[in-house]
Amino acid sequence: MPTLGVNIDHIATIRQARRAVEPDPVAAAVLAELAGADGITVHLREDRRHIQDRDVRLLRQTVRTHLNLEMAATDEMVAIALDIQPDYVTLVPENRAEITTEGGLDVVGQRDRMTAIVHQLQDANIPVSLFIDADPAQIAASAASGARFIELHTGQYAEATCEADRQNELNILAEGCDRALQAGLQVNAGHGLTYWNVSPVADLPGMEELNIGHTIISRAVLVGVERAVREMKHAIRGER
Ligand SMILES: CC(=O)[C@@H](O)[C@H](O)COP(=O)(O)O
Ligand SMILES: NCC(=O)COP(=O)(O)O
Repeated sequence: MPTLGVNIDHIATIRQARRAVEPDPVAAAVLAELAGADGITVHLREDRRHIQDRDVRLLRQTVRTHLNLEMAATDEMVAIALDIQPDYVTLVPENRAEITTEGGLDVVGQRDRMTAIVHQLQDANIPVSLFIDADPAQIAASAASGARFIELHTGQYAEATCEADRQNELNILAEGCDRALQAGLQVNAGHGLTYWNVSPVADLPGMEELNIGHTIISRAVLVGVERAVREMKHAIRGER
């Protein structure tokens, strides 16, 4: 069974909506680990829309499992990673206008740059994962770059609107997973996975880790509402 990396970006999204101090993703990481998370994932976006530099620095000191830093392949981000030393880095594509990550990296089209960044990070003992679509050419280019891992982008699978499309996307992921393993890569997957669609991806032979965020934080918000309201009633009565 794959391990679970919990993406806590979405906690920071709530905090940044008010530029407030709560909810703190560092506290969320502690709770996620206590509940059995095998790793903590954060995406330090160039526009800092959710996770902040301060979060990554504190998480480096507090995370007891492993810290996966998702980031764009830019000089600024590479310098931050070299300074903070996460347990591994996942290079992801970024587009300022997007609501969330829209596709995988074009490793084929940026072969030299990707290879240089992979070597720079891995020479500093930071293993690199490349977030890509399950495309044979991207998998081959990822293996050639020397990256230790890939993360298969599961967005198209998650967004499939009928069973036939979902099965087709799952087959693509299965073939990609198999091909990557044969090329010597370790295989993670993530994006858009939910409580309802995760199981077939988790069952793919050789899958190492699933990075999941939005559905977990969405559920956490709902299952926590009753308790939070009860606690506020106590607070109003001066009982806490
Ligand atoms: C690369 C990836 O799939 C995650 O980073 C996910 O996109 C969560 O971050 P955003 O919500 O900022 O897209
Ligand atoms: N890399 C995928 C990730 O970290 C979580 O994506 P999501 O579950 O928030 O869509």
